[in-house]
Amino acid sequence: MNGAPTLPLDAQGILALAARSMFHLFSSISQGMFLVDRSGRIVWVNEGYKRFLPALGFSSVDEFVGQPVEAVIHNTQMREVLESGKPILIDLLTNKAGTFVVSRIPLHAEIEGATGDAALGEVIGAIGIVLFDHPETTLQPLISKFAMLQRDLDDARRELATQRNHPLWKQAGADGQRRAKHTFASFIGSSPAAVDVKRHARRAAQSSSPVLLLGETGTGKELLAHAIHAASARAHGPFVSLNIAAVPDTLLEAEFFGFAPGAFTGADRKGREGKFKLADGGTLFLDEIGDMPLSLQAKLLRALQEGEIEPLGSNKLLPFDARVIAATSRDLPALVRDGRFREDLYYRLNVLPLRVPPLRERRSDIPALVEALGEDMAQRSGEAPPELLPDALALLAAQHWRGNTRELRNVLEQLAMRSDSTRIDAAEVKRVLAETGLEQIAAPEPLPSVDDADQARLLRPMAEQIAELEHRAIAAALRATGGNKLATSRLLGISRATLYDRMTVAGS
Ligand SMILES: Nc1ncnc2c1ncn2[C@@H]1O[C@H](COP(=O)(O)OP(=O)(O)OP(=O)(O)O)[C@@H](O)[C@H]1O
Repeated sequence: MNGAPTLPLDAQGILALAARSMFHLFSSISQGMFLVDRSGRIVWVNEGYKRFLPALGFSSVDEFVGQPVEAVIHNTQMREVLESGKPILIDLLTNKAGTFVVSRIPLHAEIEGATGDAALGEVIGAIGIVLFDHPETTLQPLISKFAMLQRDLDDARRELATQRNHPLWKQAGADGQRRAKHTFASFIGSSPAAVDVKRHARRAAQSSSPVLLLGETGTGKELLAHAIHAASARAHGPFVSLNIAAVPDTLLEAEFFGFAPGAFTGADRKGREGKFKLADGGTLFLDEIGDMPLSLQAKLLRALQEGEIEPLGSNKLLPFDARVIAATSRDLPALVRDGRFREDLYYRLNVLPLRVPPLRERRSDIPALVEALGEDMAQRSGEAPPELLPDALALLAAQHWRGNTRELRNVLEQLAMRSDSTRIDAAEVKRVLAETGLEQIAAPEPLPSVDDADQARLLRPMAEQIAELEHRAIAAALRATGGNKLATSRLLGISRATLYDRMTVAGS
C-alpha cells in the first residue's frame, strides 16, 4: 500500500463520489451553471455564469440570487423541470442575453436506505447548465438546416391551405406544388430600381421568349420568376423549378429530360418524366444556371433550339412546350470568357435579360421590406410583428447585405427571438449584427433625402450622367464668356481640344 486514495468499496460511496465528480466536471467545462431551490428561486451561480449577468440586466450576484428564476432568465423552463421532476437534457434557450444550448436537471432528495431510482425522493431543486453560448457558430449547420426545414414546412402548409380552394387549381388540374407562389405584388419595393425591374419583368411576362434573371443571392430572382409566370399567358399551366446547383451532375440529365423504363441499373421500372415534360404548357425555372456542367449545356441548347427532348435510354424525341426562365448569381459573361459556359447557350438564354438590383442599391425599400417580412414572420409564429424604431431601421439600411432579402429576414428573425419587447432599437440591432458576424459597413446615418425625381435622374448609367453634366457646364461657361472658346476652356480647366471634342459629341 502506498497510501494513494482509492475508490470507496461501497456502492453508496462510489455513487456519491461520481455525483460530486460529475458536478465539478460540468461546472468547469460548461459556460455556466446555477441552482434553484424547490420554489424556483436562484440559490447559487458558479464563476462561469457570472459573465452572463450584465446581459441579463444585473450588475451583481447579490441582485440575481434570491430571485424567482423566470423573473431573471426569460424563456427559461426550470419551473417545468421542478414541477415534472424530468430533466431537459438538451434545449435551445433564447433571450436578451443571446441563444444558448442548455441542460436542466432536477435534484431529488435522497430516501435513506433505498438504492437506485428508489432512492430518488421529492424534487428539492434543479441545476441549470449553459453548455454552449454562441450556438450560431458551434451549431450553425444544425440550426440553419432546422430553420430551413421549418420554413419549408410552413410554406407547404400555407400553400396547401390557400390553394385547395383556388379557382386555378381546378381549371388547370395541375398539382399544388406546381403553381406560382408569388405575383408582382409580392415583390416589395417602390424605389426606382425596384419599380424598374418590375416594369421590365411585367413586359417579359407578355412575351414567350426565354428570360435571364441576373442578380446576387437573395435579391428575389425566384420570386420574380414566379411572378412572371403568374402574369403570363401560361399562368394556368405548371410552374416547375429546378435548382441546378442542388442536383449532383450525374443526375442532372435525368432530372432535365427524364428516363425510359429500365434506362440504367437501379432506374425506376416505370421510367420517369423530366422537368421539361412536367413543365409542359407552363414555365420551367432553371435556377443557378451558371453551375450547369459543360457536357449538359450542349444538350440543353439542342433542346431549346429544337423544342424536343430525348429521355435517357429512350431513343425517342419528344416535343415539349415550356417557357424557360433561367437565373444565376454568377457572372455569366465571365464564365463564357473562361470557357466554362457555352457562348451559344448564353445568347439563347439571354433574350430578355433582367438585372435584379441588390438591396444596397435600393436602401429606401428596406423599411417596407422590414414591415412585410415582419408581418409574414408574425403570421407564421402567431406573435406580434417586431416594430423597429427609426434608429434601428437606419442601422439596417446602412448594412451591406451580402445575402440581400434572405439575410435581412434572418436578422429580423434573430431580433424577434432575442428581444423581450416587440419594439427594437439600434443597440439591439447592433448586438445581433455583431453576433451573427454581419459586418456593418457604415455608421448609421439617415437615409439621404433624395426626392423621387432626383432618384430617377441619379439612377441612370454613370457615363450618361457625366456626359449630361459636362454638356451643362460647357453651355453655362460659353454663356458666361459670350461664346469665347479659349476663355471657356480656361474657366472649366480643360484644353481647347477637349472642349471641341465635348462640343462635337454634345452636338451630335
Ligand atoms: N422584393 C422582395 N419583396 C419581398 N420578398 C422578397 C423580395 N426579394 C426577395 N424576397 C424574399 O427573399 C427570399 C429570397 O428570395 P429569392 O429566393 O427569390 O432570391 P434569389 O435571388 O432567387 O436567391 P438565390 O439566388 O440565392 O436563389 C424569399 O423568401 C423571397 O420571398
